[in-house]
Amino acid sequence: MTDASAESSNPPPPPPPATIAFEGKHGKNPLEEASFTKMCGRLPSVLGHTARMAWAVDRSAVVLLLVCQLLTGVAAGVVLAFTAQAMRHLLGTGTVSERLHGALPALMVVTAASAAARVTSALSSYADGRITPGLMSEADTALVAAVCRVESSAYGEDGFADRQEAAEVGVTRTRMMVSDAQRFMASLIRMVAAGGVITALHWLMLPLLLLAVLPAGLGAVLCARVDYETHYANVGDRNVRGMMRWWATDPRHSDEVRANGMTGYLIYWYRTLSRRIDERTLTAAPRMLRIVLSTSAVGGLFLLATWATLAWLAGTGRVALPIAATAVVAVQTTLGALSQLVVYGAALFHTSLYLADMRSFLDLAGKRAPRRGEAVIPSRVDEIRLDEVVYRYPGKEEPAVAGVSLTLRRGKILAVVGENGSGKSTLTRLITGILLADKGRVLWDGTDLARAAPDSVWARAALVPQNFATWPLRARENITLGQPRSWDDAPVWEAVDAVGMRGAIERLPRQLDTLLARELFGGVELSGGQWQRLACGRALYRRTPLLILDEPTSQMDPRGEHQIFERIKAIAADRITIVVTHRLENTRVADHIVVMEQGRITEQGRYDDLVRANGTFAELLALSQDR
Ligand SMILES: Nc1ncnc2c1ncn2[C@@H]1O[C@H](COP(=O)(O)OP(=O)(O)OP(=O)(O)O)[C@@H](O)[C@H]1O
Repeated sequence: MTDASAESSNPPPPPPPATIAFEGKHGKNPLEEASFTKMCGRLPSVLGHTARMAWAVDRSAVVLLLVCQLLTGVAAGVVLAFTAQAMRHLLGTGTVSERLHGALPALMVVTAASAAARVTSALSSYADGRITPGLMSEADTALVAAVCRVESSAYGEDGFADRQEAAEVGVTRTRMMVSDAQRFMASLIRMVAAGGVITALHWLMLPLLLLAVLPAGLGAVLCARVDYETHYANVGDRNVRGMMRWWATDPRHSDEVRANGMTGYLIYWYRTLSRRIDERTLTAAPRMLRIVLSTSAVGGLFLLATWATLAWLAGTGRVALPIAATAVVAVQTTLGALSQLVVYGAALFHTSLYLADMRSFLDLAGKRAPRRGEAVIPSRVDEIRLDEVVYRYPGKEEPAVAGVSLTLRRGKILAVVGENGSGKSTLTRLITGILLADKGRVLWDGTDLARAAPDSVWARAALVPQNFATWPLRARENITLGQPRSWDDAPVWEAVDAVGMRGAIERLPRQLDTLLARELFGGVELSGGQWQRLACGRALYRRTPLLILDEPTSQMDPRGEHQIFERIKAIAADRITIVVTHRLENTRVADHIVVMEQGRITEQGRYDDLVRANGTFAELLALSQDR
């Protein structure tokens, strides 16, 4: 190792972030195969889905919304029809006061209908405001629940994390879904009402108006397509950026970031990745501009043709002047409604692209939810047997566990040792049924875990994983994990005592009620070893027939470690206990020790037998003592 000062005076620049592409079978942009008509054909299903979700969230608000939409349309029709009537009087014969007098009733109806339209539009916004928050929370919760419930192996599958990221965007887009759908419906109803009136004036007007706005609609849909393509290309990078943001800003990593001088690199890394994402977005901007300009030009030509036709109809006496005047109003109204129709139609289409990602991820998560069987594990478990168990992680060449047979008995402590990556943690995941064996079987008193209901298995297991969580919950819930065993705190204190944490908890500002999260207001932080003691405390609190501790004391002082192992011995008679450890001295507590190498058990026996055997165990023990 060389001293830093001896390194090159002109060190290389920091490497840019690796290029991350949304790869695998899900890396293919779904739009590449979708035709324009197919894409438009999605709209009814998106509207239907929106309506169903909204209905489940707040029925009365949905009814209010629908009634308001209908009234808005009726009001638009009434305004136009009575405007035509008023025009007939105003542009007819007689004195000014006679003409005004004749038009007055129609004008009053127009005013009342306009006022009603305003009220219904305000009520629509109110209904939208009532539906949208619930809808977003529903979608968000559905996503979180789906991810929590999938088989653990799904996390490592091709594209799972990226599809989850795409689905997250779908959740945020649900915010726009109701208002887009509502505006689309409102403009559709207004368009039908105004279109009816304008067609009554002259049949040619409506097709011309349609031609005037359709190019804009086409442009909006094409822009939505480009926007979605950019989003799709950015999914992988955005996913990594989001993770990195968490790692860089989480207070738990702040010591490492600062003391190792990583701040500059992290910011450079974050900025480079953000720029890469921005670049893709900017590359799309000229394409969007071209689309908007060309479609606007075509639409403008058709609009010109509409006005010219109206002038020609009035000029040649084909329509009377009062009708032509009404037509001007009707053209404006229909044009407004049609423009909104295409704008919100395109917006809905745009939203539907993201929602489709959300739905397809929820479908995927549904398919990857455990479907194992209904067998239930009883509260007493006497034996767990592994028969030639093999497991390979998705995407890996070699199995992490490559044919392990083992019998664990109630009242006995098993220690699992072996070098890093030898498959110890994977073995514990297979024993608890977090992972299901690719080959072979794990039997709990004869029940194959592949046929057992997972919740019934996990109700019988307590696990202290190597990377345990430091939950931002109160101290009490960090022990009970939200599953209290009694109405008082006695069992909680018992678990706290078992791991020697009473003094530390009593010194907290609100004892068991203290929030253990430094980053939250009123929260406090524990030391690494104290957190690990709590993690052990919650496993002991569960009092389950299977207790697994994966490196349970790696951060503890000798007193804490001694206390934990004394406790493990004291309660071992009622359960099957597994301890995974690199501190080989700790395996003295075990009735049986297995040594793993490359996914296989290569040695097994009691501590003294293994020391005498002069194999891997003895070698590792000698290394741990050689200082
Ligand atoms: N979630 C995962 N996805 C893919 N591969 C994994 C995963 N977890 C572990 N592996 C791989 O499986 C093998 C066994 O890992 P495992 O964590 O079981 O080893 P271990 O013996 O517990 O190691 P350690 O002593 O470092 O905790 C390793 O090659 C590892 O890279």
